[in-house]
Amino acid sequence: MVEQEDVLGSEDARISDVSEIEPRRLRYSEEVLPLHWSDAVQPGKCVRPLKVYARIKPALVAAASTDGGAGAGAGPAAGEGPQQLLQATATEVSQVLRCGGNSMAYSFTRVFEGSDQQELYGTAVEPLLEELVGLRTGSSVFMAYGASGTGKSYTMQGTAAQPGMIPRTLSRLYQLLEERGKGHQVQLCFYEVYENRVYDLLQSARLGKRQAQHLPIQVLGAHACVPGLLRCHCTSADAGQRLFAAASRIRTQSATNTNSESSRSHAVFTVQLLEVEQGTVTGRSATLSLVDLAGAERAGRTKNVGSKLRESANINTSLSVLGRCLEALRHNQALAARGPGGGGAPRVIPVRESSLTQLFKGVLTGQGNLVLSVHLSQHGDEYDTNRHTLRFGALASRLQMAVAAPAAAPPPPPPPPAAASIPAPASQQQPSAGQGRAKRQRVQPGFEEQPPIAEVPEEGVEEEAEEELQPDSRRQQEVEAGAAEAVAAEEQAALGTGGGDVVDAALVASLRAQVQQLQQQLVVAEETARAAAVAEWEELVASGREELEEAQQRAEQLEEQLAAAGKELAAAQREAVALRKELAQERAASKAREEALEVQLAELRRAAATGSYGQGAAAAGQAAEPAATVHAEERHPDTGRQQAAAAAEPQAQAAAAAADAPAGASGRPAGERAPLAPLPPTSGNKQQSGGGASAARAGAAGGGSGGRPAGGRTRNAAAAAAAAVAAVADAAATSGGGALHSAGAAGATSATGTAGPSRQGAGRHAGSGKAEAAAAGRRSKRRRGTEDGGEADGEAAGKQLEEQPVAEAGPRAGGGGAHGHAEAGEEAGAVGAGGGMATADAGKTPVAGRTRRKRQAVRQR
Ligand SMILES: Nc1ncnc2c1ncn2[C@@H]1O[C@H](COP(=O)(O)OP(=O)(O)OP(=O)(O)O)[C@@H](O)[C@H]1O
Repeated sequence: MVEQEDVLGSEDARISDVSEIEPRRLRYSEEVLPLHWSDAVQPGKCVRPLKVYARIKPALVAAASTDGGAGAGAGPAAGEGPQQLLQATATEVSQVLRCGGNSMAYSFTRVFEGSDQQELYGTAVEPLLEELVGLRTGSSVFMAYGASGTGKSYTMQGTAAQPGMIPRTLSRLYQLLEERGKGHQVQLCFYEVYENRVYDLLQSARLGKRQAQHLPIQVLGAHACVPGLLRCHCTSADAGQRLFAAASRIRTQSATNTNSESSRSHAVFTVQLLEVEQGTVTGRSATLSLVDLAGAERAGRTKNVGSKLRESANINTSLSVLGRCLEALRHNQALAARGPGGGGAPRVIPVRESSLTQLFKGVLTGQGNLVLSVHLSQHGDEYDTNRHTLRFGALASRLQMAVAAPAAAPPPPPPPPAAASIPAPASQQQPSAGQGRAKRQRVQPGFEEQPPIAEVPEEGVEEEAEEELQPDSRRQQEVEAGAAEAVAAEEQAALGTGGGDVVDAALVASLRAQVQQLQQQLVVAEETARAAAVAEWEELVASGREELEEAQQRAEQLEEQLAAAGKELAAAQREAVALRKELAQERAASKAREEALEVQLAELRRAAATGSYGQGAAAAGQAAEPAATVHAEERHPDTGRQQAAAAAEPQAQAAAAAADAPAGASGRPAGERAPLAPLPPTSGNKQQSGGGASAARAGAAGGGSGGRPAGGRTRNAAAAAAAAVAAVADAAATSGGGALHSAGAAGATSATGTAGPSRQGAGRHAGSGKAEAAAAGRRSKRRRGTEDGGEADGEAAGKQLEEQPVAEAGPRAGGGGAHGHAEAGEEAGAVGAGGGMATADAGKTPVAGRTRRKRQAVRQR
């Protein structure tokens, strides 16, 4: 609620001291100067975008002001804090959408929050005032638009502590005029558009009560005039402030559910500046109109009934026409921008559909300077109205305005013949001489009656005026004349029905009064019903539009999500196809491996059965190669195969040669250590896989070259065969590291001398090498499930190794014998087998753990 007491002071609404406010008896040439005119006819127009400012009423004020309204419950629920429905940056307002999650952003020339008025005034209004004073723009209009209770009146009128745009304009106007130092006259007008009719607030302030008679609007081409409107010649800011304050009290206001002092009309305060040279008005003038629009209301929310509902319907209708005017203007401007052949026809801008738009025909057709401030609220109930206001602002900000400096007015026309005067309709006629006298008696001192506009000669204006104004007035006159005739006929009939009988005049009068009363009630009921229907319809349309827009946004979001999901699905399908392919390959490889292993196993069994251990070992070595290679390839397709093959090749050859050769054929004496196989690279599992295969073969080679009994059927060879079988199985079932581990262990069973070169710690590792060799033999035995000589030899080899390396490695390592037996055996085996890179930890890694589990699984199978 605007604190009017503060603004207006404690004075009565009637203006008591009007010494400085001189109502002007204007000359004709001045009278025809339009109040709101168009710059369309002016040369040298400049086109600029329409500026739209947004102002957000603070959340706490929003809650408090609605709580104070007549209808309780409009504010937030108990315990509920103020909600931040709108987020603002310097030039953008985002509204969090009700449908959840997202928000819509709208751009403005500038966004203001809080209660400070100077910032908005300095940014939005003062530039317009400067243009007025410099007579640079013929017509400027600053309009405050927004839902009821969002702070339009606060902005335009303000409080004592925070004066609004109008008081600030008045204060600054006279300063600027003084600075300019040229001759001028300032005329002020203040009127309201209530229920689509114009009422003069200055005249009402002068009379001390709301003027009953409304004024006509004359549209002359692109200009709008309000004949009969009081223009006060005002010479100081103080006088202007008093005038404004007194007239503001007269403005129609009442409490509603949304605002305890809601304006029920659009208020227009106009400053007109006339250029004066050598004491004469030149005819050049400019106007600045500051408009406080009534707030749009939702009937469902305000719960208005009766006259308030009618007021509300009128407000909404005029605002909706205003919106449609801007829409049509936008359409026409877009069409013009596309150029000839752009498609579509220009729309008629529906300015005639309401008084408000008629008054501002100039700016609503894009001629003149229109600036808007749109008002929003953080109150929880304002979602829909905020949405509507934001969309209105967004539409307006896409418009262009053609602005020009005012030109000299045309020379005054000669006085017209008496017959040319326009008869005013009965409802708008000026008071008769008698009435005028009676009225003049009530007029405040200092005011003079305006000459009735109908008496003002207006050549060249008549046709326009007839066209623009008269149809309605004439119809009204006709209706009134018809009604008078009907009453006369009725009276005549009443008098006649008695056939000369005496008529009870009192009865007739009372009946007539009843009829009139009923007619009035009927009219009121009709208007109320129409207003209610219109309000309901408009509300439905507005909410339907907004719901549609929200649904469209939601649909867009869902479409985006759908597209993203489609992409993900396609990627997943591609991946599934690739995986299926890989699986098929893996199955095929695994089958081939199994088959190869079966063959090798059969060969080994055959060899074991026939006693050709050397060959069996060689075969095992060969068997290990593809298995290990395949394994490495599966795990590391790029490098595993090559490395495994490279590592396996010489070892396999050596194994085959050794197995076939008789003891000592290697050229070394019995008991001499076989040379270590070259060490394969040691940088990861893939090398280890290759190393595992090598180890298996080296194990076989070691078995063959151990230099034991001639004929190649040594116990070591048998052990090597058994270990090779184990290695084959391991290579097939385990990872590269595991293959190394087991194959290395197999190597340890035969390469008795290999523990030696491991230098330090070899002695202590050798023992465990032996143990592992024995274990490999046992594993081999278990796997094959046979009791052939090879197994026995394997165990025997293990036992033999338990004795041998200590003797061989002990002297080098300086003893250490059984120390570190269990774990180091693996290392010794690995080193001895030529895997080379294995460390004592190799068998302890998580890979080895997995390997063991896998082995167990293989065994179970
Ligand atoms: N920016 C603001 N800072 C502080 N108070 C505000 C602000 N805006 C509005 N108010 C307060 O909110 C209440 C309603 O504001 P106001 O009467 O100006 O709304 P309105 O838009 O003119 O409503 P209506 O269209 O119904 O006339 C008033 O008490 C006013 O003082």
